[in-house]
Amino acid sequence: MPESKSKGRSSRSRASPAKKTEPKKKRRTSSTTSKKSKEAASRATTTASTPAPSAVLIVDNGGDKLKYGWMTPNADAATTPQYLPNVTARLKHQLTILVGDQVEETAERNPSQMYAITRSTERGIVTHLGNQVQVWKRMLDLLGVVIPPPLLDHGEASKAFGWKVTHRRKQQPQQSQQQQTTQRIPAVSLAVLLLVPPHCPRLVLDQIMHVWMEDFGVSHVGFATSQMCATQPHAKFQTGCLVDVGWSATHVVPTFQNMPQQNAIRRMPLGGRHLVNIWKYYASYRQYNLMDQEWILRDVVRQLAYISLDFQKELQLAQSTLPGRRSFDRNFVLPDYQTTFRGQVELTDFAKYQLEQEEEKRKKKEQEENNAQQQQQEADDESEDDDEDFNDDQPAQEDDNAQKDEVKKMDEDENSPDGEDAEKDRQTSKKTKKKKKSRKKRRGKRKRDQEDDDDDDEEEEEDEDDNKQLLRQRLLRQQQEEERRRRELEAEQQVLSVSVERFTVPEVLFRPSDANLPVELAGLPHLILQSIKACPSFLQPALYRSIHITGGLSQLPNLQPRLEQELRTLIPNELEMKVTLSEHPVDGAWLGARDWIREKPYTQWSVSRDEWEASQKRKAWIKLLTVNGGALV
Ligand SMILES: Nc1ncnc2c1ncn2[C@@H]1O[C@H](COP(=O)(O)OP(=O)(O)OP(=O)(O)O)[C@@H](O)[C@H]1O
Repeated sequence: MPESKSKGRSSRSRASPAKKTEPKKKRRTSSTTSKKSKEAASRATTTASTPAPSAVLIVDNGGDKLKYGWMTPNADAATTPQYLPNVTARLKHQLTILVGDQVEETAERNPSQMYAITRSTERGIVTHLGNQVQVWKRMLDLLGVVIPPPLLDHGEASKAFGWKVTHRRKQQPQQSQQQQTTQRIPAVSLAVLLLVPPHCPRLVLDQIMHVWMEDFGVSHVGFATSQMCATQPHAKFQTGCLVDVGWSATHVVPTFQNMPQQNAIRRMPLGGRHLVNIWKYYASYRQYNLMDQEWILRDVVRQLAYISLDFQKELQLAQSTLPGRRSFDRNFVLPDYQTTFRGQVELTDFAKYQLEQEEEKRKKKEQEENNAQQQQQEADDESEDDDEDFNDDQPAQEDDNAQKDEVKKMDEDENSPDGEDAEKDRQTSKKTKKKKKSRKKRRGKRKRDQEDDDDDDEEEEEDEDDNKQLLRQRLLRQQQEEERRRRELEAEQQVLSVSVERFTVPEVLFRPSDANLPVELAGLPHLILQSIKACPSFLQPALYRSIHITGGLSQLPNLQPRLEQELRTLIPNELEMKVTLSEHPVDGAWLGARDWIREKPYTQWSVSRDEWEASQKRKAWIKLLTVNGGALV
C-alpha cells in the first residue's frame, strides 16, 4: 500500500508537474509569439503610418559654428549651408539669454555687455546638451520650423526652456518679419541628418536622438561622421588620410575605400579655441587685459597668425633685432566700439619706413631702366639717321638744282622791258601802300584796346590771387585741424603690438608641450604618423600619398608646406607623400553630406519615429551602424 501510495503519489507527483508545466510552456510560447506578432504588427502598422519626410535638414554640429541647410530631393546642386555660432551668453544686469547669431551681433556691437559665454561642445562632442538645445531651437526658428508642444515634460528642451504652450504663444508676436514671411514647415514632416565627430559616445548620440524625437518632434533622425562626409566630394578620395583641424579638436581619420579605419582614428584636443586662449594670456600679460575679449582675439588669429616655415631662424631673428624693427611686427588697432567695431591690422612705423624705402628703390630702378632704354633707342635712331643721310645725298642735290633754276626763271621775268606791266605795277604799289596805312591804324587801335583790357585783367588776376590765398589759408587751417584730431584719436587708440606671437602661438599645433599642454600630446605630424601606422601595412603607402587637410584652421598660412616638410623627415624616403588642402575647409562636411544623401533614400540613413518607439527607443540608433555598414558612424 505504501508502495502503491508512494507510487501513486510519485506518479501523481511526476504527472502533476508535467501537467502543470505543459500549459505554462504553452502559455509562455503563446505570450512570446503574441508579443512578437504584436510588435511585428505594430511595426508594420507604424512603418506604414510613418509619413515620408517632406524636407531633409542637414546639420553639421561644429563646436564653433553650426552649418545647416535644407536638402530637398529636387534641390539645386549649388545649395550651400548657413552658419550659426554654437554659443549662448547672458547680457549683463539682464535675464536675457542670447543664442547663436544674437551673441555674434552683440559681440560686434560691444562684447563687454555679455558674460557667461557658454559653448556646447568639448573636443567636438556635445557636453552641454541644454545649451545645445537652445542653439538648435534658434536654428529651427530661423528656418521657420514649427515645433509641436513637448511630448514629455522632462525632455531636455523643456528642461532648458521650461517650455509651455502659453510661453510660446507669448513669443509668437516677437518673431521677426522675415520669419513670419518664410514658409512654416511642421517638424513632424522633417528628417534630420546630424554630423557628429567620430567615436562620439553612444550615450551622447542617444540623448541627441531623444531630444530631436521627443522635444522637437521630427519624424526621422540620422547620424553621420562629419570627417567621413568631408571626404565625399572628393571622388578620388576613397583611400586617404583626412586631417580636420577645427575649433575644439583635431581629428585624423584614415579611410580605405570610403570606410573609416576605426582603430586608427586619432583625436588631439587642440584647435582654434586653444590658439585664441593662448594668445589671450600673452596679450593680457604683456599689454591689455583681453581675457573676456574672445571675439577680438579670434580676429587677431584670423588676420595675423601664420605657421613659420623655419621656426628656429625666425626666433633667432627676433632675438637679434629690436622690438618694432622685425619684419613680422604688426600693430592691431583695437575697436573702440564708438567709431570702429572691428580691429584693424596696421604696419609698424619701421615697417612703413622700410616699405617706403623699398618703394623708392623700386622706382629708382625703374627710372634707371627707362633711361637706359631711352638712351639705347636714341643711339639706335641716330645711327639710322646717319645711314639715311648717306643714302639721301643725291636726290637732295637734284632738288637744290631745280630750286636754283626756278629762281633764275623768276629773275628773268622781272627784268623783261614791258611798258604796260610797269604801269600796272605802280598802281598796285599805291593800293598796297594804302592798305598798309589802314592796317597800321587798325593795329594801333587794337593795341590801345588791348592795353585797356590788360589793365582790367591785371585787376581781376589780383582779385583771384587774393581769393586763392584765402582759400589756401582756409584749407591749411582745415588740414591742421584734421591732423590735430587724428593725433588725438591716435593717442586715444588702443594698439596691440603683435610680434613673435604671430608664429609662436600656431606653433602649438606642432609642439603642444610648448603651451604647457601634456608632454604626451603628439604634434600634428606625429599624430598623422601614429594614425597611419595603426592601419594595415599594405594600406600605409596609399595613405601617405593622399593626406588631405580640412577644417577652419587649415586656412592658416603655410600649414600645408610646413606639414609636408615635417612629415617628409619622418617618413621613409622611398615612400611617396602628398599633402593637399581642402577647397571648402569650413563647409566641406556639409557639402559632402548633401551629395551623399542625394544618392541614398532617407530610410537608409535615418531612424523613423515609429522604429525608434517600437525598438525600445534606446537601441534604435544601432540600426544606423548596420544599415550604413559602419561607413559613416
Ligand atoms: N581664415 C582663417 N584663418 C585661420 N583660422 C580660421 C580662419 N577662418 C576660421 N578659422 C578658425 O577655424 C576655426 C573653426 O573651424 P571649423 O568651422 O572647422 O570648426 P567647427 O567644425 O565649428 O568646430 P569643431 O571642428 O571643433 O567641431 C576657428 O578657430 C576659427 O578661428
